[in-house]
Amino acid sequence: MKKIEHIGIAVKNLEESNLLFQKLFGAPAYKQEEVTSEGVKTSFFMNGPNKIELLEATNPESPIAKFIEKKGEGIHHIAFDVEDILSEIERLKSEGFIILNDTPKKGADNKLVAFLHPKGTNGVLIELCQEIK
Ligand SMILES: C[C@@H](C(=O)O)C(=O)SCCNC(=O)CCNC(=O)[C@H](O)C(C)(C)COP(=O)(O)OP(=O)(O)OC[C@H]1O[C@@H](n2cnc3c(N)ncnc32)[C@H](O)[C@@H]1OP(=O)(O)O
Ligand SMILES: [Co+2]
Repeated sequence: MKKIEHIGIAVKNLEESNLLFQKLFGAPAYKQEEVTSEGVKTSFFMNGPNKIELLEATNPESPIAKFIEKKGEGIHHIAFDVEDILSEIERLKSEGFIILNDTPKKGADNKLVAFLHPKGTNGVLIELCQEIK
C-alpha cells in the first residue's frame, strides 16, 4: 500500500458542497463523474498533493444514502493507492481483513477499486485503488 489516494466525504447535495469546497480550496472541482454501479455522483478536488472526493447518493440503496441516514454527512472512507490490487487483496485476506469485493470494480477517476469492511478496520471504511493504465 502506497500513499493515501483520496479521502471520500459523504454529502447530501453535491452542487452545494462543490461551491463550499471550491471556497475552501480556492479552486473548483477538476472532475465530476457518476459511478452508476456504486449509486453515486462524485466530484474531485486537488489541494496540493491531496485529493478529496465528494459523494452524493443517486438512489436510496446507495452506500452513501445509508451512511448519511445512520451517521450524517462526513468522512466516509479513506482510499489508498496500490500497485497491484489483486495481490494486495490476497495479502490482506491472508491477514484476516474482510474484503467486500474480491473482484476489483471500476471506480471513479480511472481506478480499479476494492473495499475492506469497516468492522475489521476499527470502524474506518478502506478503499484500495489501482490506477488503470
Ligand atoms: C466511486 C468510488 C471511488 O472512489 O472510485 C467510491 O468511493 S464509491 C463509495 C461508495 N461505495 C462503497 O462504500 C462500497 C463499499 N461499501 C459497502 O459495501 C457498504 O457501505 C458497507 C461498508 C458494507 C456498509 O453497508 P451497510 O451499511 O448496508 O451494512 P451494515 O448495515 O451491515 O453496516 C455495518 C456497520 O458499518 C457501518 N458503516 C457503514 N458504512 C460505513 C462507513 N463508510 N464507515 C464506517 N462505518 C460504516 C454501519 O454504520 C454499521 O455499523 P453498526 O453495525 O455499528 O450500526
Ligand atoms: Co472513493
